[in-house]
Amino acid sequence: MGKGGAEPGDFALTESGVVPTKKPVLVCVLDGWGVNPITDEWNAVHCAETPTYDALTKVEGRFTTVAAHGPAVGLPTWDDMGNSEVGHNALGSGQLIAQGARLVDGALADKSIFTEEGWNYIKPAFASNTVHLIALLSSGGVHSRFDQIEGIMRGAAKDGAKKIRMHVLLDGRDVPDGSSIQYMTDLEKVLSELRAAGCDAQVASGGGRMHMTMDRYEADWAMVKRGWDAHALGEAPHKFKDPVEAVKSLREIKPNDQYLEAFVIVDDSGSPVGAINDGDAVALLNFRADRMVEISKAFEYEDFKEFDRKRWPKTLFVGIMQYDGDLKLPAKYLVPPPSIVKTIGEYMAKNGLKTFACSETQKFGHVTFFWNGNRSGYFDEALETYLEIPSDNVPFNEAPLMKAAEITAAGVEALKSAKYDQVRVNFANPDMVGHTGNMEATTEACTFVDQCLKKLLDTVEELGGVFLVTADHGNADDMVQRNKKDKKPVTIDGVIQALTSHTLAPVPVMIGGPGLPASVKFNTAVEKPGLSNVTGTIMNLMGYNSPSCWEPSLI
Ligand SMILES: O=C(O)[C@H](O)COP(=O)(O)O
Ligand SMILES: [Mn+2]
Ligand SMILES: [Mn+2]
Repeated sequence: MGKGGAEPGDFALTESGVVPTKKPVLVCVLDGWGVNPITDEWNAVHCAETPTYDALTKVEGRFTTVAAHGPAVGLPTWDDMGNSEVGHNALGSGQLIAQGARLVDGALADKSIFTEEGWNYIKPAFASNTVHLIALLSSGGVHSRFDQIEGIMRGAAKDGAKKIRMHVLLDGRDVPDGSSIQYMTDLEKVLSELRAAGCDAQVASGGGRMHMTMDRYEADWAMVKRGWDAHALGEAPHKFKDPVEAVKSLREIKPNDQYLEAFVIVDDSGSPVGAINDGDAVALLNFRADRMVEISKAFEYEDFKEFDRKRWPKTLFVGIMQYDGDLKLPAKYLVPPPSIVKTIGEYMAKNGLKTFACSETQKFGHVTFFWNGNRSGYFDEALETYLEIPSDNVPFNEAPLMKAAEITAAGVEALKSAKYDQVRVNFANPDMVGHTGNMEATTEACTFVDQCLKKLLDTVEELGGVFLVTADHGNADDMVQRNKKDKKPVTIDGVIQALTSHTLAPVPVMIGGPGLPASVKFNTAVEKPGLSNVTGTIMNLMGYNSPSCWEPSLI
């Protein structure tokens, strides 16, 4: 890989003379829409009615697929599925960037994590205060990884931490539902080893990742409050003495890891074992940014109005990464985040080109924050219009159309306004509904997104514009867990096991529109294309040569 963030410097763009400038360019991301080689009754993209998409895939020389997982998006191995953060970072930057998962792996391998500034900052709490570690308990590799969490727990104990408290979010979204029991059992095993070695290490609080703590883009601050109450205050509706017992019992109330209710672990006298106090160290161990920003603000900001914290302990607070480069949040971190510079958003702003970006809350930051290299601000507010359509806070299998109609209407209006050089939208449905594991609802989601796509493409047609349609990773394209050998669905007691996670499938890239000269086709010579090859393609569609610091364009 080797390529980090590009050298900052000259942002000059030159016109290519092949595709005209100054015409509307639509960039549409179908979130979680993979091109899966398995096209059976569990592929919701395949089962949906998608006449618009189908027609695009048949246009000679203007349909291709690119890799959206593993090293193609800066992740450690080809077994790592892609995700929205790394996918949109790649789409927005055109570069192969070693991502959080990889950077933490490196810092653990050479042990530099235990000698750098962030670790030294929390170390004073080790001897006589408590070290609190908050993490998604998962090996999904999207937000966190169990082996990294374990490495940091062991590193703290080795460095003299007397008391460690784990505050864990149960997954069932990036890993199979029901796996929370095994993860908690595995965690308990490590903790009991640490206890045997003299460190008072215990689970203190927990609950489902979609129930508490891990909200994103301010969709539902009440989620973060539930996390705060359990992790920081030691207050939760459920109290247990044993964490494995906690997960088992809570699954009886709601058999869905993602939505398990909040619990705290209490001692024999009924007091929580891990409320957070002044002088304690607190480290967030999720490397991915979007779902860590809000809880970071709750710990870090003295002036905080989103909910009543009741008590704000003065802690030594760090993230495993810095999550927001504009806000510099958190101020202290264990591993330096990837440096993502020279994004297409910055190029456009420096050249006076105007952007309209829109999605609903759940994906709003994907086409802004992630797209711009994990920056919550603007490059030039006068040139960038960002529109967020509020998402409903409902289980998306019950409302699979989500806000796709509203996003479409906003996209159509932006295109027709003739104010923008690029109109960028993200449809959340295939991904968000795909994560529920509900095949029927996900199929409906894909069918509806196809209808929305048609409206956008009709507008591009009417205006003589150009379009590029792609996706950030797979999800809806496989809704069932499969046996490795024969790829048949996994069944337990005769019940087919749903797949709630992303897939390893490549994603489509489709270009067209009346503004695109007939000669423009995909260049089949580009080797092993991935999502970062799409950025230069977009720049070409806008009429400019692609900057040399980006991966080659696909055309
Ligand atoms: O955070 C989530 O919802 C999932 O872990 C990953 O989904 P996303 O990468 O599509 O947001
Ligand atoms: Mn996504
Ligand atoms: Mn997803």
